[in-house]
Amino acid sequence: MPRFAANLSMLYPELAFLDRFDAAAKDGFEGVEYLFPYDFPAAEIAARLQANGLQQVLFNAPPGHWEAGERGLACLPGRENEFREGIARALDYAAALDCPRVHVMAGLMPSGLSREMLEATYIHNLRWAAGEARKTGRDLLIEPINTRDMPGFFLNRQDHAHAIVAAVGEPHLKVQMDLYHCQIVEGDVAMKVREYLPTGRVGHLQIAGVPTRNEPDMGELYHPYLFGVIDEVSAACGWDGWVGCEYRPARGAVVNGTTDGLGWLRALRG
Ligand SMILES: O=C(O)C(=O)[C@@H](O)CO
Ligand SMILES: [Mg+2]
Repeated sequence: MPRFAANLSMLYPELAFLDRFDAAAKDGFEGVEYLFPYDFPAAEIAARLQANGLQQVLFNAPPGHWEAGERGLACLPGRENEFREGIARALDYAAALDCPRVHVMAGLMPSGLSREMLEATYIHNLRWAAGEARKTGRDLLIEPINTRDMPGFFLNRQDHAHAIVAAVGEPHLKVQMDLYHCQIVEGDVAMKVREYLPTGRVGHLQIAGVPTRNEPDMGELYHPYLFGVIDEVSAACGWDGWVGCEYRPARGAVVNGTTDGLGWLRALRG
């Protein structure tokens, strides 16, 4: 069975953010991920992790003005200084939370700029950022995201993400392979797991039911089969990453809604 991490930005929506750590541990999770820690002192989050015996496995670098609709700065010409400040801040939090990887969002394509210019900016920024991450022994991740959920997002496909990683040429830059986005944009998910996991360039997986982004036992993907493929490929190639449960509980923000929806995980645990 893969190692599953609870995504605390989506799971346990009825609870305050800091109380979600406790809930995830009670449900048997050993790792957590979420979008952003920056509203809280790192020491406060570290205390929640420690009190619950949880590992912080992933969070995101500052994405620009999230409330104003921005979704990352990495491909945006003219925002390089802000991008670098954000990476420095993220790496400080990663050190305090003992988190081995940070997701760096590409950004939305601004009108009037060529793809070539955005790609050059993206590669230049990522090369600098991955070098900073290397100094701290951590990985930075880039994630292809579907444009139905995030219209205009620059990075959408696995092959593009892997080409960017190759162009950057830094071993501390990897791909965050979210099977939910992969199914919506590309399909053929099991074969893509077989293709990309052995490359050593996938730093993290994420899952959700497609198309509603609810529990993985809902929708068009059959996750027990995919978990078997992940286990088989991991055993063959030594991949030892986490699988983030990045879905919105179908029962919504109700007491025990997330826990009640974890039947798929209880079935795996046997
Ligand atoms: O939306 C997703 O999928 C994520 O993994 C978040 O980190 C936002 O990119
Ligand atoms: Mg994701």
